[in-house]
Amino acid sequence: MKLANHLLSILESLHDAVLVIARDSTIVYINNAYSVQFGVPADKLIGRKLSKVEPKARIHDVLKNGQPLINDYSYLHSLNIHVFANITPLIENGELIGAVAIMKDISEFYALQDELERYKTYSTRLEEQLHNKIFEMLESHVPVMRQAVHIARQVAESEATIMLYGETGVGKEVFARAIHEASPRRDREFVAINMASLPESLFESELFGFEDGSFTGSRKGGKKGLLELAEGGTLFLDEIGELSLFLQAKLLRVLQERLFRRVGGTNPVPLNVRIIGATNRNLNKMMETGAFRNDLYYRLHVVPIHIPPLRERKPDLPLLIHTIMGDLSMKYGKHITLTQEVYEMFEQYDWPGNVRELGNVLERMTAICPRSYFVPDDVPESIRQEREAEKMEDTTPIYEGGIGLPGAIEQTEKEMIIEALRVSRTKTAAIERLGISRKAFYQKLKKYGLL
Ligand SMILES: Nc1ncnc2c1ncn2[C@@H]1O[C@H](COP(=O)(O)OP(=O)(O)OP(=O)(O)O)[C@@H](O)[C@H]1O
Repeated sequence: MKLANHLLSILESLHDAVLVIARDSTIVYINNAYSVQFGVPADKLIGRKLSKVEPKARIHDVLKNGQPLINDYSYLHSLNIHVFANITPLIENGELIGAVAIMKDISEFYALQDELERYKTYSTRLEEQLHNKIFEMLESHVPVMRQAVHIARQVAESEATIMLYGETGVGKEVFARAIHEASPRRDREFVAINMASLPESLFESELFGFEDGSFTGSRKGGKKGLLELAEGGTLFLDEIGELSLFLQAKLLRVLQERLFRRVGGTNPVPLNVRIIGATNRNLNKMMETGAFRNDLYYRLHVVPIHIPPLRERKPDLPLLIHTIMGDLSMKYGKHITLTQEVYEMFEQYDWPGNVRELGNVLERMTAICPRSYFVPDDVPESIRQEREAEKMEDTTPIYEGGIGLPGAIEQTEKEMIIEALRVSRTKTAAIERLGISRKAFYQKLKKYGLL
């Protein structure tokens, strides 16, 4: 078979579109695939100048500089399609006589890629909304709380160790979760460890895990510790102020070396977690008294966040009540509102147990309330008593006769002036005795009807 005789049939049988142009940009050939894929019959194109049909076609660059283009992307305006092309110069006897382009229509792929991009943007937006949701829970009208949330949002993206300070029930764990959800580690685990409830004897096996047969009764195959479970994620060390000095030293070593060993194991396991600590104790004071190690304090106290107690964020009560009642209405299938009087009782109460106490009180009230609104009788006694005690507080002025401090001052002043006048021979002497100006003296005589 003489290949040269069959060249045209070969070109016609290709599935890729082929375009050949002469050096002056005249289209000399398009194959069948070109006509079919791009919807252009050969007799409409052949003989025309490509520079007129598609002035920006990349094939012109090849004609200009004689260099081939491989897997070259371009958009064909005249056809509204995206293509990948291999474009080669045609050289005969060392002379450039034209160029050939073999093209693949990638419009469909392009449309899919477009769609994928749209979905990606959409899912990123949804993800952001989800991550913001937990921060939304921490919305506040109170500057100190807003400041705490602002810092948390700012450092969430980083790897910085965070130390959360606040009384029990203020929402330290909610903060820690919000930070984790807004961090690049959000797809990995958030592991919370309560240091107060971890017995000293179990500290190592719980945190570091253990190897098979490392101690009597240990599980077959060993067990991963919490540090390994948190791998790539966030480790929340709650109530860190409760750790004994002995365990503080153990924890410090792991944080310093960023390595640990399973109990009974020899291989070091790298620690890849972001640390968030929390306490309701004053670690500074504990450090001064030697109850908390300085080195551990400084390792944890990188970004301190102070969460205010509920009594210092009373303007947030309506928001918190709204969120909590929303959850409770789903849990109990009841939609209950607060009467103004109940709300005032809540406002006057100090909430020593903070948001946790508020949640518990509302849940107890919801569980037993037969109505669609709370009345003062639904409020627990301890909160009502505080209000009643406040109402009954004795408001009688301290000074006898009920005239209060201003009245008492005036009465003393008047008595002193009368006494000064009685013992002095002249008014000038009385003024001197009283140690006031002549003008003030006469003003006071007039005021007390002594003129
Ligand atoms: N902003 C909030 N909105 C709704 N519920 C909240 C909010 N903050 C905290 N809570 C709820 O209050 C309770 C206590 O929160 P959390 O456990 O985070 O407090 P904590 O400061 O970590 O307490 P502790 O010091 O006792 O560990 C939880 O049930 C939590 O869901």
